[in-house]
Amino acid sequence: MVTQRRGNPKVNGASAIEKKIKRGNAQRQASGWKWTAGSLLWCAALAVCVVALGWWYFTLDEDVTETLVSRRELLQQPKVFLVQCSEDYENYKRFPGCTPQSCGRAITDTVVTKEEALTLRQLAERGLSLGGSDGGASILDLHSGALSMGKQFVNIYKYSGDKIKDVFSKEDFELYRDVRSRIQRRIAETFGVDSSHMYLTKPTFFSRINSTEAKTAHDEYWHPHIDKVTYGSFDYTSLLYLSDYGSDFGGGRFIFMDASGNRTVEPRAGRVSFFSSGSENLHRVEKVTWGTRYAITVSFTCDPDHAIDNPTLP
Ligand SMILES: O=C(O)CCC(=O)C(=O)O
Ligand SMILES: [Fe+2]
Repeated sequence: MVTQRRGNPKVNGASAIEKKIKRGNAQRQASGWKWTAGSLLWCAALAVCVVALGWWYFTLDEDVTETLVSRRELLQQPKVFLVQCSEDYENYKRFPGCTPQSCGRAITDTVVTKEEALTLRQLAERGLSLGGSDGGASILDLHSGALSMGKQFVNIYKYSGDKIKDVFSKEDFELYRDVRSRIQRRIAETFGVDSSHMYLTKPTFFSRINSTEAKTAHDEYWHPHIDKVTYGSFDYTSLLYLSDYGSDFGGGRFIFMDASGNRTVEPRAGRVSFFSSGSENLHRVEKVTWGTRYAITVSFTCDPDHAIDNPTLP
């Protein structure tokens, strides 16, 4: 009697069905791996998209609509943007050949070299190291000698006495004067005025800004303002940057706040940005988020009564 075997019939030691099952399992496993590799790729792509979207959203600055000049760009030619003059100048005595008839803003990288800017930065570092505000913004005014100290100002020339000669040299002051007259000539050329009818006016100062929390109103450099309203005598404002946005500091971009949107200048050592000082050039500085930003504000007036001399070593 042939006994009916239970289980799978074996062919040469392994049943055909077992072989099929094994083959099926192997195929399923292989396609499982394929599926897993495919989905991993999709997941990775999705993750990259989510991260990129997050980064874009995180860096999206609603305030900035246009970058007039970025830090990476080295301008071979000045960039000039003319805007209509405001009526601010009507409230002041007019000085033919100087009072702005043509208004706007311009940025140039060819008036001051990077080396000169770095020499001026060292001068600022030495001077400011003698004092410094408790908050994030310190100034040094070579004309009046005003130096931020804690929550107020001291006169660096009185405060340091004879030691001032170890801090500043005759050459430092010569460089400052030379740079100031080059900037003055470039402003005159750009706005079609007579350089000899423009005068240096106060305040003209070095600034050092970091991300330390403000302690007094003097530290609050970020408020929107109009130089002619804030300082009165200003007709043309120039800013010479002594450090680089993005590598020396973060934040701290200069923003023209136009009715049609904000326009930004990214500081770069040696870059000069200048503009007519009326309300056609409402502006502010972004808060510095890290690092240290050095700049010089060099201001000009058309009114000889508000003229100041070049600074000299006492
Ligand atoms: O440092 C800057 O970029 C601007 C400073 C400024 O607005 C000013 O000194 O009036
Ligand atoms: Fe200003």
